Amino acid sequence: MEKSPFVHNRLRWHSSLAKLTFWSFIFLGLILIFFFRSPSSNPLPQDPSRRSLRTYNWGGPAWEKRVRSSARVRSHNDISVLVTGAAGFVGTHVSAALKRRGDGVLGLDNFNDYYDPSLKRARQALLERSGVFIVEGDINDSALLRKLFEVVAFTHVLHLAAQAGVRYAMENPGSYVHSNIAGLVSLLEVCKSANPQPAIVWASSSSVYGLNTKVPFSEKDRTDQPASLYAATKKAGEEIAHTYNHIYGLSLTGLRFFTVYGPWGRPDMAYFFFTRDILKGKSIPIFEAANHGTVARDFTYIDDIVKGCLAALDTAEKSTGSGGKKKGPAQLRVYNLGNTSPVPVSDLVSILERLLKVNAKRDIMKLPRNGDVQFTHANISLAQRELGYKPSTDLQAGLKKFVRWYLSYYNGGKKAAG
Ligand SMILES: O=C(O)[C@H]1O[C@H](OP(=O)(O)OP(=O)(O)OC[C@H]2O[C@@H](n3ccc(=O)[nH]c3=O)[C@H](O)[C@@H]2O)[C@H](O)[C@@H](O)[C@@H]1O
Repeated sequence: MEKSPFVHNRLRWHSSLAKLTFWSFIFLGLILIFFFRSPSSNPLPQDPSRRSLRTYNWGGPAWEKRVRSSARVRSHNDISVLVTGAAGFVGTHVSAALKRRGDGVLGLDNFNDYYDPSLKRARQALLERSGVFIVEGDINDSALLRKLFEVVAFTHVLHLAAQAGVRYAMENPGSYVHSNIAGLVSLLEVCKSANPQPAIVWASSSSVYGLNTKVPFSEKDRTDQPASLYAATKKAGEEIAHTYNHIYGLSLTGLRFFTVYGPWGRPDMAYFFFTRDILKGKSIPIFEAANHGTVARDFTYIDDIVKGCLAALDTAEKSTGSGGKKKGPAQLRVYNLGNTSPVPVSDLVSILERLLKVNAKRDIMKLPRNGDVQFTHANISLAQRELGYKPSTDLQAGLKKFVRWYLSYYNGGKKAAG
């Protein structure tokens, strides 16, 4: 029997509808897959590599007034310092010390969330009470930096803003390049064009000694075998400092800090999270080198580091350039700021156990190959000679002060540490 044209058309229509529905589903599916997988559809505001995209509010007469007042010199020292990373551990302590002796101090910090930002806010509140204003902004923001130099003729910059931590570099390498290289260059560019040019003291790191085996580490030793990207960016910073000193006559002093610890410290550092986890009854990973080799650090107490920073600022000579042009050779220095007595990490844990009156659950594991070095040990004779640097706090005494602060800050362990 022959099908009527109507039946034929209806069949054709049905099959086209089925095809259309089929392809619509496929298309819709593809759109959904694209939507959920595309990074741009999910901007991940918590992703640290995107932290730089944050915008900050600055400027205006009230803001400028606060900047000026914070940077006003109140001593005969005639020093006015821009402290980058002022809400950080070392930045807070040095800013407070500078303010105490009457120097002008202005802070700058981007308050990123590498570790609990509420700790940075608490440090900010502390500085605020002593008259130090922290401008919120990133060192990569050249317009902001230029504005700050327009408002205040800083005599010095203490550059401490950085992406710290040796192990985190495997997780977020971009943040190290962003802060420790691009940020440093952005800052030096503005400093070189400032009139007058400031003298710059900045934080390098003991990690530049990398895989060196000769101890103690001296400033004369090689620094060309870094064990982490963090160390490599600090080493790059030292070379960048050389370039800006050579071309533009900027006075530059790099300070190689050795595992700084103390009250208001960084929660990503071992002594800090060991304390938190011992109190919580959680096990703590203690690294050990091959063949049960000891892992040790030249732990340096914050007050000693503060003295070293002040001495570096006080002995820094003026930059020689102006208007972006070099007028003559300028000072270029590098110093170790350590404690000169390395302590095994297992001894650090024993001290904490005694201070906290809690036994640690020790989880001994192999030293990871993600940036850690087996030991550090500073030769500080150069800093001793030229800065009068003389560390005076041993690990036992320093940890005692840290633990006292920790227990009061975290309310006897009731408030959770980040
Ligand atoms: O001196 C420096 O230049 C560096 O000091 C520290 O780096 P690090 O010495 O590795 O400090 P921690 O991460 O606190 O580690 C201290 C010691 O504990 C050990 N550790 C760390 C973490 C862990 O889970 N277990 C453990 O045994 C490490 O191997 C190291 O020997 C800082 O984190 C860096 O920002 C700084 O630049």
